[in-house]
Amino acid sequence: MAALPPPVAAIRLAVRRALTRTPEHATVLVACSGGADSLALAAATAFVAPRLGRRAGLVTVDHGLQDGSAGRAAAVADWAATAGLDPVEVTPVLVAGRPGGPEAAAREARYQALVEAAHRHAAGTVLLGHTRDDQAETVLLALARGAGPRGLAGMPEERELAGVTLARPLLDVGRDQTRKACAALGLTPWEDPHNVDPSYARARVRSDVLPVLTGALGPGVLDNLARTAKLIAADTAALDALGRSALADARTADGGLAVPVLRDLPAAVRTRVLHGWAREVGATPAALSHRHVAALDALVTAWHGQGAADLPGPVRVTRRGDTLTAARRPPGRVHA
Ligand SMILES: Nc1ncnc2c1ncn2[C@@H]1O[C@H](COP(=O)(O)OP(=O)(O)OP(=O)(O)O)[C@@H](O)[C@H]1O
Repeated sequence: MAALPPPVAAIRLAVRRALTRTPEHATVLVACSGGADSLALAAATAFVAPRLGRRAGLVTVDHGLQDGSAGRAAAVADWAATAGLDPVEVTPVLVAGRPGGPEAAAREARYQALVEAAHRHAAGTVLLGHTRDDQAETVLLALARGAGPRGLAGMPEERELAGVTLARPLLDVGRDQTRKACAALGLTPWEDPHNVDPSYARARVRSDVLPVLTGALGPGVLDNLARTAKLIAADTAALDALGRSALADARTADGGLAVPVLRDLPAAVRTRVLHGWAREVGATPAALSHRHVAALDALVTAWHGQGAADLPGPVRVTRRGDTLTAARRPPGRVHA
């Protein structure tokens, strides 16, 4: 018997690890664009899932943004059925009319469609094909825009969306491996034109930045960036847990915050408490910036009788004695 090509073995192992975290007899769906990453993921899942007693299907989303997208989706679905995946679904989505740029709108439509497909098929988990290279790109982009630790933590291995677990089994697998695995299995991946379109920052990082970095610093850079994300993710999760427990300690009976509990906390924990509480009292999460949290923090650590801190929502936070209290802000005032 011919030896299993190492990239195929590595991807199957990564999928096996992810599937063993799902309940026995569970249904999982692979989100597959037909690109090398998710095609290699789907092929590995088709092989591993039945051997672990899991049922594996595939969903391919047709964004309708490029000529031939319906044909691409149909070809992926045809292949999936021959690979033994079941159920197999092509899901068309409407991207136009959603908020944000075209990339963000397509992503939002895609995740919504994936979650709805999971609900339809009683699948608790959707597998995504993001690789170590995608993670390295994410970390670099986050670093460049000053995203802070939450951005530098990169994409999580697992996250929950509307009751569905989105899992990324290939975060430790290189993109070169998924291409090699497809070639070894005789699969021809679809080449997404967006991946090489220089109007996308991620495509420029992929084509211009990473080759320079690996050329100058060695091929280990990709692993190191992805490992950095993992380390920061673990630290961030620990600080988030401390923040949640400190918030529970600091919350007063009437929903305010007790300043004496906050004062001596490390800044990284205190700002998390303030951020979490601000959301609880109605501040709009997407508009809540580090400036707003800094204004709340000043009410605790740089108190000199200053006025209220205004948050998007609109919410006004006032310090009375040793307590922070929140109220709906009177309409008609523009906040700083
Ligand atoms: N049209 C789609 N239908 C279903 N899943 C998709 C689709 N597009 C992307 N995905 C999922 O999201 C993951 C990330 O996609 P993205 O386009 O950001 O990265 P990529 O590196 O180009 O991935 P791929 O090589 O698999 O297309 C994919 O691996 C796949 O799991």
